[in-house]
Amino acid sequence: MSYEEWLSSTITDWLFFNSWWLLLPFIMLLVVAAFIVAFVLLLYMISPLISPKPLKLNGAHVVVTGGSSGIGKSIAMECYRQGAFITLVARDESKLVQAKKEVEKCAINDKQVVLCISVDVSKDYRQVESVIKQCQEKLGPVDMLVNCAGTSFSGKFEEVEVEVERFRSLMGVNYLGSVYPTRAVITTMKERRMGRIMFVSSQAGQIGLFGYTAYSPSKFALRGLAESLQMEMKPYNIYVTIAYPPDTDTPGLAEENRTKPLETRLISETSGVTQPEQVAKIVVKDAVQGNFNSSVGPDGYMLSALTCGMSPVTSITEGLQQIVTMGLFRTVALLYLGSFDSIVRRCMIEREQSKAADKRE
Ligand SMILES: NC(=O)C1=CN([C@@H]2O[C@H](COP(=O)(O)OP(=O)(O)OC[C@H]3O[C@@H](n4cnc5c(N)ncnc54)[C@H](OP(=O)(O)O)[C@@H]3O)[C@@H](O)[C@H]2O)C=CC1
Ligand SMILES: CCCCCCCCCCCCCCCC(=O)[C@@H](N)CO
Repeated sequence: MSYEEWLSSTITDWLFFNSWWLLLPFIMLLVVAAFIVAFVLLLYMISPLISPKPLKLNGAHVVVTGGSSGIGKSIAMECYRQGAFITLVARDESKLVQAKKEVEKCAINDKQVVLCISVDVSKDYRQVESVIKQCQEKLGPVDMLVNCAGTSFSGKFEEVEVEVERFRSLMGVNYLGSVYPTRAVITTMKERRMGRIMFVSSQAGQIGLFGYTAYSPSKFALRGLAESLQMEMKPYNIYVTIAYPPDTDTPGLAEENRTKPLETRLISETSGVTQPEQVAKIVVKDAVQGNFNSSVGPDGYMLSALTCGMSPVTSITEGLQQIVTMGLFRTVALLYLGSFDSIVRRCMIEREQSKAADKRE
């Protein structure tokens, strides 16, 4: 037997008589697992590099548009409790004065100040710019801007009560009313290389629902604004947060409920009604930490993971959770969508039946 023959027979024997290769899939699995673990560990090691430094609210100047009522007022109170100086912006002066008193009750030191400014944030940019200038002269540069001024409306797309003008007005208040104040504070923030901008969108800014043909688009628009602005502002250490609250117990919701179609009410009940204080706690914490996304409640969490798209991440955990949960949440979402469709169909059938009954009488 030549050396070559001996070698090849030894190799074949070895391969056939030792069935180590049966273990090959397991070895490969182990290698892949080791790679994944190493990758995750590496991600966690670099995570301090992608997470922003928290903003100190103590002594900071926070401007809250829509600060005289509901969610905005609760956000102002939450910031005041952490030592901030507050400017409340809204139109109605008497509501502003009343809210100022309530916010002042949350003081933690006697240096804190609450300033009120009456202006329509959606009408004239120059006017918004000039009031922002005024408040900066009194309380110093704005450290955090909370865009919470907004209104909601629900009704069927073609119903007479939904005057066509409503589409323009909601886009005006909810979208442009967030653009103008942001534009007015951004130059100073860029110069100072610091700041926080919060946009208050809504769960109806993550999914379009029956009854929200005028409202939802104005809240979706904020997402596009927030994402684009964040990419521009990141090198300047300015962090953008977009909040997606569910139905929240406020005067605004009470007003909206007066025209709310049955379908909208039944669908919205899925994620329940939250208290404004609860919403405020969560969104302020997220803005302080510089998180891009801020959601409230378990449905809010699922919706945000599901609709994350190309939005920025501010922690490794967030990114990993999105990767792992997306398929599962899509499955849950399809079940929800099915039940929403059946609500809409049931309401339609019931309406037609009662109409037919009315005719017979
Ligand atoms: N409540 C809810 O269920 C949810 C609300 N949201 C959003 O949160 C935000 C606040 O809602 P909520 O607290 O319920 O609303 P409220 O109606 O209770 O408060 C709205 C605030 O915005 C001010 N505002 C409205 N229009 C203007 C304007 N053109 N210029 C300046 N200020 C204005 C109001 O004061 P004034 O009228 O005196 O100007 C008031 O201070 C809104 O953007 C809403 O879409 C999101 C999800 C759920
Ligand atoms: C995995 C998928 C989970 C899906 C959960 C879906 C839950 C849908 C509920 C939507 C509620 C919309 C609230 C709008 C609040 C609002 O902005 C107005 N009330 C303003 O006044």
